[in-house]
Amino acid sequence: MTEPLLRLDDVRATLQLRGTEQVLLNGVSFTIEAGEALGLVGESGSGKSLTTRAITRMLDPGFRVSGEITFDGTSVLGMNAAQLRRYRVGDVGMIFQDPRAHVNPVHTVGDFLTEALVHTRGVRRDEAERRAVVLLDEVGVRNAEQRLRQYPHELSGGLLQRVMIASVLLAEPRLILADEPTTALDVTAQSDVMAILDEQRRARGLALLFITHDLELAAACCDRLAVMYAGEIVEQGTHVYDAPTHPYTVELMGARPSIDERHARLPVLRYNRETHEMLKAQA
Ligand SMILES: Nc1ncnc2c1ncn2[C@@H]1O[C@H](COP(=O)(O)OP(=O)(O)OP(=O)(O)O)[C@@H](O)[C@H]1O
Repeated sequence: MTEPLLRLDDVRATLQLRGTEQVLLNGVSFTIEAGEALGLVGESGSGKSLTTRAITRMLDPGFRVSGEITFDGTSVLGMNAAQLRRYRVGDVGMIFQDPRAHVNPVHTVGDFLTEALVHTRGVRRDEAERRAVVLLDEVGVRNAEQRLRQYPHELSGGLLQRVMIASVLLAEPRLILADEPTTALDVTAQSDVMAILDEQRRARGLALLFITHDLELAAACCDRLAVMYAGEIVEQGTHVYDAPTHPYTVELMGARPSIDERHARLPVLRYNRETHEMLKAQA
């Protein structure tokens, strides 16, 4: 059997807070095959973002991480500095909820898109700009050449998120980590941006870890779903959306916002820590 592109095996992340050990990721295990999309779903605070930070070894220094994370068979936790840089810059591309927080406001869109190609890959600036224009066009940014001269504040959130997608694709990664990439956008931009991400990653055969609190959206664009609660994966597989078995997933399904209410907060669920611990004790 071939090794999955990404494997998390019993990953545990703990932090000392006010003298006690807080377990924030507890035995997280999943795999993503090359070209496959996994949706990681759960409420705010369940540990989804911490999971992506563990995958890229970007957890704050106070965290203790155990278990195993492998990318294409290589231990991420065992990578040296040079391997880690190559992995973060070349193998994995990251798209975040708020694109504005991840661009330098005084750099043009063109500088942002071409910087890594020019400085880390030695691509000539004119060639890097040519590639950037092609990609902007592919992700639906019109007048791409003019856009390169603009600054982030001149672009709408939806347009800037497309620029983010283009910048990730320019680096030719094998895995995209998308952490709530559409949550901060208005409803129309949400579906456009999600459709572009989905289309482009399928066309290129890229794997995706899609982080969201929206089960319906995850089911629409992912091959498999994993549901997270309190730092643990409670259920995962291809059945999750159509036939959930875990009580938490069942309740999450019932509480999901309609398409017009994606900005709405989920109602408070009855499933809580007590229920969770009780179920685990019974299992
Ligand atoms: N650096 C940190 N120090 C202390 N606690 C942290 C730190 N980072 C995250 N946490 C806690 O870990 C838990 C999981 O956080 P995480 O950001 O992964 O949640 P999430 O599922 O991504 O939620 P959201 O959808 O709101 O981003 C939360 O209770 C959070 O407060």
